Amino acid sequence: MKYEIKRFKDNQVAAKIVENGNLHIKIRGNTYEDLFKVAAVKDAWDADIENKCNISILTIYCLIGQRSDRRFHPNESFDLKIISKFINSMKFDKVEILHPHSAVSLALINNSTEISCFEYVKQAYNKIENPVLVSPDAGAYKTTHYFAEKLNADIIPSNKVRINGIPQIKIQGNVSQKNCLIIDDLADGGRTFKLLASELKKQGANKVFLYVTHAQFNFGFRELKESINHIFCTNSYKDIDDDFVTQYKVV
Ligand SMILES: O=P(O)(O)OC[C@H]1O[C@H](OP(=O)(O)OP(=O)(O)O)[C@H](O)[C@@H]1O
Repeated sequence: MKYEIKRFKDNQVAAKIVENGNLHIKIRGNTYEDLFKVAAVKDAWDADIENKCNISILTIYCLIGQRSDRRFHPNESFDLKIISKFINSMKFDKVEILHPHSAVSLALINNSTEISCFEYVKQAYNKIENPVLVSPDAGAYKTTHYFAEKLNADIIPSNKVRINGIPQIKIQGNVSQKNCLIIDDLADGGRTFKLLASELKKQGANKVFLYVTHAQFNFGFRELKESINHIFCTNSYKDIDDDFVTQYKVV
């Protein structure tokens, strides 16, 4: 199937189906505009009676709002719920989501399944000499443990705790002389990884690498370069042009 999207002068988007068939839309999905474009295409596709027996799939590489997987305060909006309701209103037969921040996305979005990031982690792992995997917090432990089993690699858990409001890193293992590969779902500013990488180096780690699926890095790489040797990520959030970063193309 084929579709066209046009934009009016006031920024309204409209879609037109130019060839019928199964619908498979692939988007970054990290903007509300992306989701509205999808809604326009799906509405046009649904309107055509010839598509009634066809299948519709939506692939989202970087789901907007995935971190807001709970109501943080009683007087604040639960953003992932709002976003999920909008996606559910489009009634896709299948929604695929690359490495969601938590299982809440999969619970809230109907017919959803996870696309694993394992193949990208494996590519990063194979670029480094005999690395130990490091999980940066409790949330990342389960996934990193699963990857360690699949790669037959060692895992060292770490935890982020706050003492008098100041984040402190607790590493639960010996990293002396080791190459470390920190694995997590996303980097926003990257402060979590900067702190962890400096602590790993302080405890004698040889080199420290970072893998994240969704690479925002909103404050650039200058400070991260002080303690991290190289970053591996996908381009699910944006394209990055920097020798410090290896990006696996998903979109
Ligand atoms: O780049 P940074 O600003 O350091 O942020 C990155 C961290 O933030 C996210 O977790 P989050 O704090 O949202 O996890 P939570 O679900 O435990 O609150 C993500 O999983 C990383 O661990």
